[in-house]
Amino acid sequence: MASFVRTAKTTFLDGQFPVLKDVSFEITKNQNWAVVGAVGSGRTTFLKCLLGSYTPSPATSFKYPFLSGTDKSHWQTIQFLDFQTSGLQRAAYYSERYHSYRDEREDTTLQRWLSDAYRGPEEKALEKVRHAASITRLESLLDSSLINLSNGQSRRAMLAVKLLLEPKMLLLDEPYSGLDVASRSIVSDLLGSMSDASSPKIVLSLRQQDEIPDFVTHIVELKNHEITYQGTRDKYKPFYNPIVSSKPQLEEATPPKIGGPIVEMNNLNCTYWGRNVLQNINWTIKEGERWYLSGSNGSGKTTLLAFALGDHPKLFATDIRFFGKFVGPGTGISIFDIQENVGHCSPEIHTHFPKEFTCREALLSAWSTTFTIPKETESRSKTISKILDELNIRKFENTPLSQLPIGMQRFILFCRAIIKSPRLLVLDEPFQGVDTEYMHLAHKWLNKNLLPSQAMVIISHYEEEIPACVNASACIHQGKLRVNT
Ligand SMILES: Nc1ncnc2c1ncn2[C@@H]1O[C@H](COP(=O)(O)OP(=O)(O)OP(=O)(O)O)[C@@H](O)[C@H]1O
Repeated sequence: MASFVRTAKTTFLDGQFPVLKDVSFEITKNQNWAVVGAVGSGRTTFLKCLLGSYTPSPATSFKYPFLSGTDKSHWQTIQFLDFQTSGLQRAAYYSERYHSYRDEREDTTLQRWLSDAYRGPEEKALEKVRHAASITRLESLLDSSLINLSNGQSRRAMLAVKLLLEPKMLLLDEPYSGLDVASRSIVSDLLGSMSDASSPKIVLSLRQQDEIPDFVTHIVELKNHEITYQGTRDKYKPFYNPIVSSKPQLEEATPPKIGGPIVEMNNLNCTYWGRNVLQNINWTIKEGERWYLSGSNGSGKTTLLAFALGDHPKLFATDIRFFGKFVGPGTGISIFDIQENVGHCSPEIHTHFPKEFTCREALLSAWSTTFTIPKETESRSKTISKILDELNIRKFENTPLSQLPIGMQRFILFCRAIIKSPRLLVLDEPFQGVDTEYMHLAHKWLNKNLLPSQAMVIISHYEEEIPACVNASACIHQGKLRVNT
């Protein structure tokens, strides 16, 4: 078979503006390519050049040889998936997914969503949908409502939809972020076998710290929208300094002071449609404790944190105390009081956050309990200024989030979570898509600046994303919480 894509000294233009210059590149049948680089290096742009989203100059320098002699266009045969804007039905507001009742007319199950995406002969639809769900390990969730899927399950669902479209080439932007270790290896094996058989040919983008999957044979490395390496994997030497990529240690850390309980859960249960997602959970988060909460995709981490944040609709039927008080009128604590004292970031918040906010407005919105921009007082302004400098985001101060790479948007939402020094800081996969340099800046900041009494819970599927200041850990498995002491 002829090669998939060939460019010869091509400049790709977005209108008049060159997004990548002088690219000579080819993907042949027996090659599996990964595009590697930091956030903002041009990885997504590179994939979009292959997709045909930009104008090649000279026009004749860019070809899809695999299409010659067919009546298909590249739009019909190449799919791009960035796991962000791919049309997965989301909740109207971010805690809506925790409700167990939903209007059936409004609701879409995974099965219905996959069937709607399928374009082939109707009599084959069921078989194809089941196959796509099975290879992405979603069979048992076919009857689930889309908005109830966990973050990792949603990402696999988006992949299933693209596979149903049976593309010849599939461009995947960071396919492994948010997946647990087992899913990463399953998805990697799946992508490898499909790419080897050119069914479809896979090109994926990876952050510089991501492990390069075994099936990848060739690498393009980008820095500031320029190619810094292109060739076989065995000759590739990453440009970044390995010393920079080791995790910051607790050098200047202020030691935590373990104090009274912030959240106390007693015998907490959560059942959806007869399935016990959380069972008899007893967990106390005390002042000064910094927890690492682990568990595979769909194990219930985000659901458990929804309780800890006072966000879960079953809160009132649960034995849970915040700062020593039950939620309720009179001597109880209000949801507003809880929210005033927590800082939170998560992939769900990122999905719902208004991307038209500038970085400064996003930080200021930390002083509002909704996604709105409150008044800027002198002291808020001072705190914002400090964070902009300490976390090296001053240069993005007046840039709307929509104009920043996804990883940088996530990083800014991390900064929004920490900015008020909340009594409880909940970081649910804060570094998904964030590159090493910024993640380490965040680690250093947490190690050094968390107040001794501040409590923190962090979730991640990557060990290297857990800062050194963590001093406690717990794991959810089959609905039970195992606390490691
Ligand atoms: N409202 C709901 N109705 C039915 N099932 C639900 C609902 N909310 C969550 N679930 C299911 O509960 C399980 C736990 O979801 P949760 O988001 O807490 O997992 P997680 O551990 O955070 O996963 P991930 O690592 O993928 O983010 C999942 O299987 C999810 O599909």
